[in-house]
Amino acid sequence: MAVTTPRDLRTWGDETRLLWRRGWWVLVVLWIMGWLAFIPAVQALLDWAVAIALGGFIVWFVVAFKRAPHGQDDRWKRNVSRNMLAAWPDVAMRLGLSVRSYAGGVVFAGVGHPTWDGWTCCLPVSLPQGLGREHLQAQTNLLAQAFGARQASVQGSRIDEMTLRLEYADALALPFTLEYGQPWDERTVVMGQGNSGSPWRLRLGPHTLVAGSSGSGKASIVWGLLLGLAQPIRDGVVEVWGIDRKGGMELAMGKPLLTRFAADAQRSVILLEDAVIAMQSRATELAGRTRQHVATSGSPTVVVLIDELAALTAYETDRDLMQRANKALATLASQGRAVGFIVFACLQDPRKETLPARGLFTQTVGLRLRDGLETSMVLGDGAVAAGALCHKISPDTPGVAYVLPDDGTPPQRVRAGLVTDDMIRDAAVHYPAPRQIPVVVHDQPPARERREPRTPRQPRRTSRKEYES
Ligand SMILES: Nc1ncnc2c1ncn2[C@@H]1O[C@H](COP(=O)(O)OP(=O)(O)OP(=O)(O)O)[C@@H](O)[C@H]1O
Repeated sequence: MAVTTPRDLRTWGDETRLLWRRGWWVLVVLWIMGWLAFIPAVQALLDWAVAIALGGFIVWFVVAFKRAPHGQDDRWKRNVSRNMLAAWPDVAMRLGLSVRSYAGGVVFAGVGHPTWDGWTCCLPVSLPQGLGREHLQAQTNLLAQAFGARQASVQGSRIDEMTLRLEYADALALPFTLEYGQPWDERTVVMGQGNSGSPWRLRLGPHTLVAGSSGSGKASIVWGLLLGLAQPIRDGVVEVWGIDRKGGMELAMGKPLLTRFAADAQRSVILLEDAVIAMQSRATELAGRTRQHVATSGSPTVVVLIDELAALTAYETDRDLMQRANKALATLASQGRAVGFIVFACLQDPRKETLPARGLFTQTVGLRLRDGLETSMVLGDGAVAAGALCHKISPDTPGVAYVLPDDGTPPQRVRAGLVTDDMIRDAAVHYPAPRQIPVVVHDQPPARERREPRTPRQPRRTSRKEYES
């Protein structure tokens, strides 16, 4: 038997008060009609009115019962929503979210019914003409304080379709691990959790750039990808060609998951160039047959996974190798997606000088970064304005990131699952790639005999005879 708790009574008290505030006039009308009931027409109307009022009451009761929050959290959220709606006109006025109308009145920014995305309250806001996104954006800090939230951000660009997101708790504050070896949906990889507690599914298809300072959790993204793809890797539907420019420290532990592996500069460049050759031959094969590759074990999707990309594209001391790496990378990133060659690269320093082909990476993941400038470089100014503040991510929450998908949707705050060494060892044993192809360094062509430098030819003088002729 359900037990009625004092909290339930309080909920019903709230609902009844709300009903009274909105419907008191019905009782007044019925009371007046009761006084005039001696008139036959009023009597008939009164009968109908009472029946309709009773019907309305029953509908209200059923709806209120269904909507009544059943847990403590739901009750808390409902109270916050209600208080927010009640306080909005005052808050909007004090923060200057209003304009004067031509007739002399004041028009406030309007709000709709709040909804909840985990512990984030999404309040639809519609601004009057004369106010813009920047006005609302400028007040996010004060709005967060006014409504007791830890952080606020604005989503949307149309003044009548904006959402103020007020974050009440950090759903991603605690680390967690993910299960691996799940069946693959052929499009995405489950990498962690989103702000609302739902799984974070990273699209596998767009070339992806992961940027984060040292210790921000890049390794958990790299391993999250590998473990998330464990099953298709074992089935040979996905091949991962790994480049680890940290000298193999990062990827070597899970080498059996990789079809190809390179740790030094020379092999890394050869691996990239091999990928370009394989990509081009597949493009020739598919030409005229299809415009989009479908992964099979005979023709797998190849993920070129590069950890510490800048070591190859910017810090490499051998200029020839560096140029070859940049060229191969740009070719892969500009032509690879449709034929199933995907680049997934991580770096610490997102400046253009460290990665000339940065613009070719259409999906970006920004972990903790040093400053707002770096965040803008990785995710763009629009994402920063929408609240993707990588430089505000706490060092205590490695793995927390903002993801900017390539489909134009707003940036998403996520946290990657923690991957432990034991998980990597276990995956390496149970999900090895069906084939492993070493990266071969071909013998250098014999150095041409050094010729003695010629003595520079003296410019031939024009003879007087030639001149005169
Ligand atoms: N998703 C995560 N959840 C919880 N802790 C994490 C997560 N990712 C990483 N960590 C912890 O944070 C620390 C640093 O992480 P990690 O090695 O991944 O950083 P990194 O960005 O690869 O750094 P570097 O570039 O210096 O190698 C590690 O001790 C790791 O245990």
